Amino acid sequence: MIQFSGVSVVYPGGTHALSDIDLEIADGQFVVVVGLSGAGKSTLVRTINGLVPLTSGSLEVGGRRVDGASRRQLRALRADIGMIFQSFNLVKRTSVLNNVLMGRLHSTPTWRSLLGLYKRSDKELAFQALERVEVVEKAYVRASNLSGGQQQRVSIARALAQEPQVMLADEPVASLDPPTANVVMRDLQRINRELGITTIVNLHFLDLAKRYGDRIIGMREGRVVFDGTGEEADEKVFEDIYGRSLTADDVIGEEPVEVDLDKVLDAES
Ligand SMILES: Nc1ncnc2c1ncn2[C@@H]1O[C@H](COP(=O)(O)OP(=O)(O)OP(=O)(O)O)[C@@H](O)[C@H]1O
Repeated sequence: MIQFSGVSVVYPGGTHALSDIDLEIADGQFVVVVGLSGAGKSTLVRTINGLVPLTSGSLEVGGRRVDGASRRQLRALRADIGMIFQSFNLVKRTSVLNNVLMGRLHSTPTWRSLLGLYKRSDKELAFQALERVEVVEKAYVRASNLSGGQQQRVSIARALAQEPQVMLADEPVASLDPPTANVVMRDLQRINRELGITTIVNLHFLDLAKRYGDRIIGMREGRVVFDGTGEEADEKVFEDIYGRSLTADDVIGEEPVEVDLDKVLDAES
């Protein structure tokens, strides 16, 4: 379980990014966080792995306290939390496999990783992760030669190779076209269902949030202003969260068609 109790974050310079957040996220939940730019979504997600320190309040992840954790404790916590970014954050000039193996770095001595001497069991884990997101045939391709959708799937595989308990995704589909965005969201949903990894995703697009989130958390000016199911989150709720009428920019506008994965990924590359 992830538990926020009275969490506030004030950045140097005085911006109140989070104000007195109380939240409980049960193990295995798929949570989507929505809100206008600047509402505090990224800050909320980044407190969970200690990337952003709390100004006040307390935060526990799987019974471990994040605030006040030592560097060593934070390293151990981060080993159990996978993270996916909008810009994929792959090392472009090396192979897909090497990128995924980086998910094993936390349990690999530096000298071994520098020499590329990963254990056989780590390589097996990396291949399993690539299989799970259906890009295993790209294992020896340079990451720079993949399409955006494929790169995001590799970054999901890298996170999976960590064998995480929690998966954080900060705007994971913001750089992808609508069909590919659906493919990636569906991957995240499938992984959440199959492996029971607690998943927290920041999303800009409200239709995607409704389609994939078991639970939607709406943020406005650093506070939680909605917490409910996708069904409960209707247009009126979203207008409350956004404080304005919805526009075409707020939806990705693509119905969840039965996508032929290979075609989409090929067309993109
Ligand atoms: N490192 C930082 N230093 C100072 N202020 C910051 C920092 N990071 C974020 N902020 C500010 O904190 C507030 C919340 O930002 P945050 O990135 O969490 O919002 P967001 O909802 O994720 O928005 P976006 O989708 O644009 O990233 C904003 O006003 C932002 O400008």
